[in-house]
Amino acid sequence: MTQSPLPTPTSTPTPASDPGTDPHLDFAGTTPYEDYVRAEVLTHLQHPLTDEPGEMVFLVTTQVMELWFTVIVHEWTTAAHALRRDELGTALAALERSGHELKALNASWEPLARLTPAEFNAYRAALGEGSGFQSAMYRRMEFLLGEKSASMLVPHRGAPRVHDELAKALHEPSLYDEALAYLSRHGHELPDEVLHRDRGLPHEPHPAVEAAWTAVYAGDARDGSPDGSPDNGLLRLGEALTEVAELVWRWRNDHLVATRRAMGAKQGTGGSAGVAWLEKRARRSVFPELWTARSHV
Ligand code: HEM
Ligand SMILES: N[C@@H](CC(=O)c1ccccc1NC=O)C(=O)O
Repeated sequence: MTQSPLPTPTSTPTPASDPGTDPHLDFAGTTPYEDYVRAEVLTHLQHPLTDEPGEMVFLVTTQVMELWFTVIVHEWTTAAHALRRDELGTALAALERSGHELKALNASWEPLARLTPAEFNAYRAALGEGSGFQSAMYRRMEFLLGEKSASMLVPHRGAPRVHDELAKALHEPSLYDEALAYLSRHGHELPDEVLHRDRGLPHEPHPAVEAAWTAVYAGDARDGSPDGSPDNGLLRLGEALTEVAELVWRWRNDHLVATRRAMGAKQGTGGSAGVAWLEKRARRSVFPELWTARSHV
């Protein structure tokens, strides 16, 4: 069989592109896509510590989760500011978006959820004392949930920008603080110790908050909506926050189970007891009165 001669460049001129239907190919500098997405930066931030083929997905999953944490912090901050301005629609839209984002975040456990101890051990030692415990953006999420803790700033003392952002977030009202202030401005009286609490301390469950949510869930609308109607704004706020709480709990639980599979009861690289410590953390209730109120409706 005779080989057909390779076409010379001149024998196959590039067909003229039709400017009306074909994508643009010529850009003076970087593409507008790159200018917006910064994909070149993003895809050159992966620096595995070993040659183990399985380390890349561990690193990238962690980076992907950091990006989702960043988006979720943005949504909850938007929601908190909107509540403060009495713009419930804007707050609900941001909270509902965050629900979809939390589901995408939780789905990203999939590649790590079934690591065996031997697979994880292949690169675990290279992680040294590194641990997700040191994630500043995760702490921002917890602070917005009302889970404040000044000691969580300590690991970031060596990184002034991160430390300052976290210190600011520690003393700002949380998303839950703003939701409770909104409740109090819309017919549900709450005491000063709830509304003017020390923002740097964690939110503690309070019977007056439970009573307020109980009234909301009983359909006892006092914010101008028709009694008990399903479009009661406060009920929608309660349900949007409950969805967030459940999905955060699911993230913690998926993390716990992945950890149990990958390393059993070994001590964590962050210095904690590992699984036993994560179990305790996963038992914490997010927006506690939104759960306990349900027993009284
Ligand atoms: C199989 C993979 C993983 C294992 C075995 C694991 C293990 C652990 C352990 C043992 C801790 C407790 C602290 C310590 O002593 O280190 C911890 C904390 C933590 N990890 Fe992971 N982790 C894994 C994946 C991830 C990923 C992908 C993220 C995403 C960023 C992450 C984020 C966190 C966070 C935020 C904490 C602190 C939790 C808290 O303060 O309550 N982990 N992890
Ligand atoms: N804490 C894990 C290590 C780990 O998972 C990790 C290490 C560095 C950066 C992120 C991590 N993810 C969660 O802790 C361990 O004890 O093996």
